[in-house]
Amino acid sequence: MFRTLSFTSKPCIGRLHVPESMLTTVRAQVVAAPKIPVAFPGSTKQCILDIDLGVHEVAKGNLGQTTCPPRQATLGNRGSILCSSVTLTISAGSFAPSTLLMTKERQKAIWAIYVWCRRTDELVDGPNAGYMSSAVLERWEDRLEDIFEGRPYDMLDAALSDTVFNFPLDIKPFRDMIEGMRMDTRKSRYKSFQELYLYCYYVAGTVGLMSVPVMGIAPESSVSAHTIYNAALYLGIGNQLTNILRDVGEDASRGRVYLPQDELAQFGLSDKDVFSRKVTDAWRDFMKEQIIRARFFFNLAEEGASQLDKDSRWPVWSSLILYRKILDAIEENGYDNLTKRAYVGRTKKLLTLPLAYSRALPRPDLSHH
Ligand SMILES: CC(C)=CCC/C(C)=C/CC/C(C)=C/CC/C(C)=C/[C@@H]1[C@@H](COP(=O)(O)OP(=O)(O)O)[C@]1(C)CC/C=C(\C)CC/C=C(\C)CCC=C(C)C
Repeated sequence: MFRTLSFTSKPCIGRLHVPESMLTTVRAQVVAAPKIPVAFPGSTKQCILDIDLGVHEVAKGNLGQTTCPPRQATLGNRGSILCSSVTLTISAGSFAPSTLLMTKERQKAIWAIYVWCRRTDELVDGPNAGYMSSAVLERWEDRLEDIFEGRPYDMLDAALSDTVFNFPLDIKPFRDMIEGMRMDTRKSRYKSFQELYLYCYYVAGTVGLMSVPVMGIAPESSVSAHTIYNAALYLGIGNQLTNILRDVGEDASRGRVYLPQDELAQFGLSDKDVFSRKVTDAWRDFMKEQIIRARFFFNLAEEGASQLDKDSRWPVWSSLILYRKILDAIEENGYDNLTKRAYVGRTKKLLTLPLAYSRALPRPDLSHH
């Protein structure tokens, strides 16, 4: 019944897709689990994976494994070998190369936080989102407490436990991100920007707060830590607002509108206009205002970015410049984010790296900011 297959995955985070040609036999979906070696994004590791094809069902809420629809296989530790000699390439978005100036310890820590955030997001947005319930989120939160108390459940949790041991991380933003996922499952409309801001804080501002203790503050910085944490929070908010503006059409197809309802109304717009997908003058005017607001948050973040430890600034500037370019791309699409998804091409993305590098260089006037 079991065959040995050998394949190379597309870059992914702990999830491997068997090439189409093998789909006749099995679609293997490997979700991060204890047997995946902890590797830094971008690195390529040979590893042996045990895939148990027989597992189609795992108790709901058991986050250590994954629940698979039929014809998908779960990576487990049960023994039946389907695939071996898999090349696992882990990548973590375009910011990964720019972390190279950071110490190995810091790189690993950012990666551990990234993986935890990604897994948290996948609970509501990933392939197993259908199994989401308040019990799942409670269990995930208990597991977070265990991570912080040095009792990791799997290798990926262990990477975060290690990070908690090495850096002064506060559990609050992690808990708050879970709260954001809770909010996302309960709510599909936001009355005002105040409500939307809270959501953005939960799911993205928190990422900034988690990252600063790892990235470190420049010893020569004369700005208060409070100001720097605020800037980190604003970068997360700006990123999330940008994601929202980029994905309006996509979110609408899932019945979700992450736009302030009162502001839509001020422009004579409503959900109906979002679902009808017609880019009118009113829509364009509304979008212009939303883009101005997202840029405002990026401007607020800029100053903090220059106060971080010098080796940590590059990835932060990369993220800032890249997300700004997404806003530019929405404008270039004539504000059509209802039928189009603004896209920053590979070359443009790569070009952000040297630009971000130059912005990250130490500036003589740092202490006067
Ligand atoms: C260097 C750097 C950018 C470090 C952060 C790395 C990190 C830990 C990222 C975690 C991101 C993540 C998976 C969050 C889960 C929730 C989520 C999906 C949020 C959205 C991210 C974008 O993800 P993506 O584009 O992959 O989403 P889609 O697949 O397109 O749906 C968010 C928009 C949030 C991203 C927020 C940040 C990257 C915050 C960055 C802030 C800092 C690193 C602090 C910088 C410090 C100062 C002082 C400015």
